[in-house]
Amino acid sequence: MAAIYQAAYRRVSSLICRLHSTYVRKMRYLNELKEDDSLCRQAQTSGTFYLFHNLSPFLQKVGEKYFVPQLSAAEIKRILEKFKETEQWIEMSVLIGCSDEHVPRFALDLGALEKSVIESELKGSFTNLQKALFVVDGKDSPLLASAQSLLQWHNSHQYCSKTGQPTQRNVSGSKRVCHASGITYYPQMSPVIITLVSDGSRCLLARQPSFPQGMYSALSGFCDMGENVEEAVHREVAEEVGLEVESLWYSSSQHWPFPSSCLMIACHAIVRAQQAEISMNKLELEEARWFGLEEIVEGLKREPRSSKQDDGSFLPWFPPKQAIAHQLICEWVKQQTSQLA
Ligand SMILES: NC(=O)c1ccc[n+]([C@@H]2O[C@H](COP(=O)([O-])OP(=O)(O)OC[C@H]3O[C@@H](n4cnc5c(N)ncnc54)[C@H](O)[C@@H]3O)[C@@H](O)[C@H]2O)c1
Ligand SMILES: [Mg+2]
Repeated sequence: MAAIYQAAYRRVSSLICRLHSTYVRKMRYLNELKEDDSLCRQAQTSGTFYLFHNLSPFLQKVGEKYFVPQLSAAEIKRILEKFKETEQWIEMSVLIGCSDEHVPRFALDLGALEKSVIESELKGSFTNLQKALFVVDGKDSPLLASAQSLLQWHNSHQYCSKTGQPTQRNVSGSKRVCHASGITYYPQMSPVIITLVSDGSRCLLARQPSFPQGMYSALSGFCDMGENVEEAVHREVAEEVGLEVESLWYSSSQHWPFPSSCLMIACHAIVRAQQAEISMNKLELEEARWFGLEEIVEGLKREPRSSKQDDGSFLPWFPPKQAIAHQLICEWVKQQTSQLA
């Protein structure tokens, strides 16, 4: 019996090892592409491309499903020829990843070319990122979000903030340099905490005035300079709803492209049930209130479309599964249900 277990263990370990080495090799290759301009230039000729137009990704619709097509360098050249443009455009692409087989992936914004011509040529449409993220397959949305964020960062870092001189990018697009000052700029993300506050039996959700009607989410806020995650959670909860966090724990994180490249750091926090009276900051929030388990479970089932009632009011619904707020809410439901069992 022990021999069978040992053989199974060896098989699982060797499988893990093989998986691991695929991952390690892929990351090393990507790192080489980032650093080595000539290798990356060569990779552009064999890579695949995600297209954008003024930061809106190109999607194709088949039946009810949306796909994010990967175009070859030859297809990109064919489109550029239609516009009598040279293939030098390809150099404006940014590296966003590669397949397990080391086929590099790039994102390219053709915003300066006529949108409708590209759309009819490739039989699809450039779609606002806010919509695109929620209609494409779950595995594609992080890729679209990071590609768009990197393109957006290049758009807004064309000049050195010290000298005002133009900055030059490397081939992969992983950095920009000002040759006058010697300053190297790297793509930036802003750390944001998102916290689901609970008093043990209820959780606190809030609405910002900009949210779609009926939608409630967990509390969120940008980290201040010099602050750690714990301090940011304590401060944001105090600022936005006037409560003092007693304990907190990390859940997970997510890159979020709105308004521009946030690193969302998701936490659960506990406040004392005896000191759970909300004092809402009206400058930031429109509403903040406690929700019981049953109301949360019902809200998770509700579609935004079905939340409107006959009298014009809206029943609560929560962010979709692509948003980390959704994951925090589901985790809280799980904790509560296991406590009740
Ligand atoms: N993925 C999710 O589940 C999820 C859920 C909630 C919020 N979010 C994101 O978190 C972000 C921050 O949340 P919030 O609006 O509650 O933050 P917040 O409570 O800190 O308030 C926003 C305000 O903070 C100021 N601010 C400070 N630093 C900033 C910076 N680096 N960039 C922009 N503004 C800055 C601005 O005045 C801004 O209006 C939002 O942009 C939102 O898109 C994501
Ligand atoms: Mg906030």
